[in-house]
Amino acid sequence: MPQTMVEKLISKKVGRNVKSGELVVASVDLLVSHDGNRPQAPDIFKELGGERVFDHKKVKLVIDHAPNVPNQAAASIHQLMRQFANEQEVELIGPGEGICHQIIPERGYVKPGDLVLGTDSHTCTYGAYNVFGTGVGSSDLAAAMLTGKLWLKVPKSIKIELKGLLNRGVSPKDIVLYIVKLLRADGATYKALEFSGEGLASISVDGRMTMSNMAIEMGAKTAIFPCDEKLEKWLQERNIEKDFVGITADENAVYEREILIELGMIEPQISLPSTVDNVKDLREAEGITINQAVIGTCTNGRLEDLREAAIILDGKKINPNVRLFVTPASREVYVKALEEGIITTLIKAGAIIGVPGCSGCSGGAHFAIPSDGEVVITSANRNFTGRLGNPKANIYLASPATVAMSALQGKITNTKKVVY
Ligand SMILES: CC(C)[C@H](C(=O)O)[C@@H](O)C(=O)O
Ligand code: SF4
Repeated sequence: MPQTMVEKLISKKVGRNVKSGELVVASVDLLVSHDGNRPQAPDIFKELGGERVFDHKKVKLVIDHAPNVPNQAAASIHQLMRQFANEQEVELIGPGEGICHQIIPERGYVKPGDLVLGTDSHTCTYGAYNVFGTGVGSSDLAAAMLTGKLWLKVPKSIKIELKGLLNRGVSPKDIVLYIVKLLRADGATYKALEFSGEGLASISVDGRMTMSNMAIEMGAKTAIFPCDEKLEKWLQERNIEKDFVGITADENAVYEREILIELGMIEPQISLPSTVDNVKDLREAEGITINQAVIGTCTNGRLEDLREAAIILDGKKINPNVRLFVTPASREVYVKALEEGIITTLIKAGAIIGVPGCSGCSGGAHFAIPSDGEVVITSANRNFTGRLGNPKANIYLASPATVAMSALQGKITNTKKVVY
C-alpha cells in the first residue's frame, strides 16, 4: 500500500505499517516545553506521580516567551523550570538564547524522520527538516515525558506541489499567506500538509521553516517537507549525524486533496486585521498609514529575514512616524547578523533591537506593545485582536521585506514596485 510522508514516518514510530485515520501509539524522539504555558508540563508530570522522565536527553526546556523576565510571575515559572531541569538532568535553554522552534534545529536536536512534540502550536515549524512536529498541551507533554509515547490519529495529507520560481520581492512568507488564503483557517484541520515539487529547490531551509510554521493557522496537525539535497547540505554544514533515513512519499500515495501552485503567479500577500486568513494581494492594502513595524518571531526572525530588511534599509532612515522593532530569532542569528553588519544597518536606520525570543510577538510580555487605534505591520504569524497586548490595535501580517519597506515609507508599500 503506497504511503504519504506522514504515514511512512508514523509507521516507523509505531513499528508497523499504518494508514491515515488509524489511532496509534507512537514513540517520540524529542519533547520541548517552554515558559509560555500555564500550567507547566513539569507540574503536571509531578501530579501524575512522575519521578524520572523517560529519557533525559530527549526532553528540552526553553525559556523563550518572556526572555526579559519582565515580572515576578515569569520569574517564578523560570525558577520552576530551572529546578525541574536540574533535578531531571534535562537541558534548559535560555533566557536569551532564542525561540524554541529556532534553537532546536540550530543545535541539531532534530533530524529527518523524527517525531517531535512541543507545548506550542508552532511546533509544526520542524516540518522543514522532514520531521513530524506537532503542538500538544502541557498534560499530553507530561504524559509523554513519563512514557516516551504519544497517542494520536494518523492525519490525512494535503499535497501541495510547488512549480517554478518566485519573482523578485516575493518570499516564502508570501507563498504561505497565499496558501492560507486558499485553504482558510479551517481548511486543513487535523490534516498534514505535505510539500513537494521542483519549486522546492529554490526555497531555503529558513524559508521552509516560515512555511511549515504557519500550517497551524490553517488548523493543520503538521506540515512536512521532503528530505532533499538542500536539507542534506544544511545538515552536513552543521555536522548533524548521518544516522537518519529521510522520508519521501510513495508515488501513488493517496491524498485528501492535491494543490498545484505556480510560484511565479504569486504576488506579495498581506493578512488584514483581525484573522490570519483575511489575506489579500498586497496591492489591495497599499497606502495604509502604519505606526509600528515588527520583524522577528518564529515565522520570520531568521538571518535571511533580517538580511532582507537590511538590504532595504541600508543607508536610509525609517519614517519618523514609525517605530521599528526587530528581534533575532536566536542568539546565533543575532551574532551572525552582528558579524555581517546587518544589526548596525538596522540600528542606524532607526530599529530597536529586542532580546532573542518571542519578544514583539504574542504581547503582554514587555516589548513592542502598540497604543490604542494604532496600525502595526509585522512579520509574525497571527493578527488576532489583542495579539500584541493591546486589543485596540490593528495588525497586518506580511513578509519581512514588506515590513521593512513599509517602515521606510510610513505606509503599507508593495515591495514589487520599488527597486531596492
Ligand atoms: C504560549 C503558547 C502556548 C502559544 C502557542 O502555542 O502558540 C504562543 O507561542 C503563541 O504563539 O500564541
Ligand atoms: S514567536 Fe510568537 S508565535 Fe512563535 S512561539 Fe513565540 S509567541 Fe508563539
